[in-house]
Amino acid sequence: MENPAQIAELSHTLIAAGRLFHQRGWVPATGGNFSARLDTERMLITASGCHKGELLDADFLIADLDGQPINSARKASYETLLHCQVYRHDPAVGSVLHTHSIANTLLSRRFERIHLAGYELLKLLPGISTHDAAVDVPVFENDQDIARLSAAVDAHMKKVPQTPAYVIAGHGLYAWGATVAQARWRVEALEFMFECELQASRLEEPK
Ligand SMILES: CSCCC(=O)C(=O)COP(=O)(O)O
Ligand SMILES: [Zn+2]
Repeated sequence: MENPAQIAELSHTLIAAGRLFHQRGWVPATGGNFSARLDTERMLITASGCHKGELLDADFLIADLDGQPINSARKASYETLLHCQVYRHDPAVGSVLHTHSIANTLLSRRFERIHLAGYELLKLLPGISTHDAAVDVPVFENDQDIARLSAAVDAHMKKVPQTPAYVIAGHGLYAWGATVAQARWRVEALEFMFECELQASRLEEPK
């Protein structure tokens, strides 16, 4: 059963996240996609091809967790199955956000995993309560076959259930949280730490 107040609130928080991410340069052009869980079987997700800094209420549709739109003529995000995978993996996830930043794009072209250690902002990630911690954010090879890519992500997350986020090489970050706000904070924390890693690697380059 649809709850118009719930849908309006979730779409407004996702619209605000999109504006912020676009101001930061993390969702250029039509890159990125956002979703929020509605219940155990459905999510609200951005339609494919929208500018994520200029989202309107009409740019969202409801889809089931197989990625099938419900009562909508609009096409859901091309990457909908990646959102479905996270919601199916963890019933506590309430929102999934995907960004295309310079830092996540460049780091993921260079490394098979992005090692983050000693950052205060690690405390935004699940299960971490001190800066004296380390996390490897896995990097998956990009694939235009999203069903195959989501199966690869799922196989990894079954082996490493505490995976806090992941990056697709040369493409972008997927992060999530219990609420849209928590997913947004995690994107902000991860993008900050990625930017630090990128700038540090430039400092280390021989002149
Ligand atoms: C033009 S960006 C390429 C597609 C992509 O990576 C993305 O995040 C946006 O796809 P969507 O279908 O969700 O608009
Ligand atoms: Zn993308």
